[in-house]
Amino acid sequence: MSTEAWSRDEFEAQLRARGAGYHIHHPFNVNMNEGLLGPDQIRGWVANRFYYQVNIPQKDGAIIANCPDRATRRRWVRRILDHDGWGDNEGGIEAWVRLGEAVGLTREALWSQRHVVPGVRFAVDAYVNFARQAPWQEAVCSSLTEMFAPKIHKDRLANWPTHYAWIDPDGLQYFRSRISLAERDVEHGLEVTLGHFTTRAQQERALEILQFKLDILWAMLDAIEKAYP
Ligand SMILES: O=C(O)c1cc(C(=O)O)c2c(n1)C(=O)C(=O)c1cc(C(=O)O)[nH]c1-2
Repeated sequence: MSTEAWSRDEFEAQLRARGAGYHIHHPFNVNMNEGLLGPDQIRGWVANRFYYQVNIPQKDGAIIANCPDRATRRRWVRRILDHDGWGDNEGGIEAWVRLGEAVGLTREALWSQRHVVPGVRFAVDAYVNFARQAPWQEAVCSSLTEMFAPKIHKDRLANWPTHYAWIDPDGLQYFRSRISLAERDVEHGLEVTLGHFTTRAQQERALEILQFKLDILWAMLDAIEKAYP
């Protein structure tokens, strides 16, 4: 195997190629996208994914806590505000609660986390723990699954209104809001990753980290699929 470092472009292409393992291809997501899920399955997914949503700001707070670079922190902190909101902006977590209400879950049912299954809890906790313990550049790299997220949000916006007419389309605002935010996040995440992982061994390490995060998302859907057959 060659030990020569990939060029920046080739390294980025290698990272993007890992999209083949994104949870967009998981059977549960494929079924969701094709309109094959029943209300209980959609509700189960929304209630379980809420655990991911509420943990993202803590994950991003952990990255900031480990990062001595002020310029990076100034940009990274926006991610916390995106989800928690600020001032009159309610933020992404509240938008997810509105999605929950649109599919027939109560605010209380979401916040109680009583529907969160063990596999989802373990997977999300593994992500937060990684961000707490790894060098901050590695934790940044693990967020790069967001490279593949705009397409998954766009698919939902395109397909849910026809397949799931029982869901109020106003509830889909979370997905709409994430498209541009994910693109902005990825620009920064790639800047850090392409600049930090420069030797071939480091670049291979970055691919392993991205795979670890892909596996977290995949494992979440495995657990959800099993809980809501
Ligand atoms: O709906 C999805 O499939 C999906 C996937 C991901 C992702 O790829 O990690 C994120 C999101 N949504 C999302 O909404 C979000 O805010 C987000 C933040 C992050 C991250 O790792 O920091 N990933 C994701």
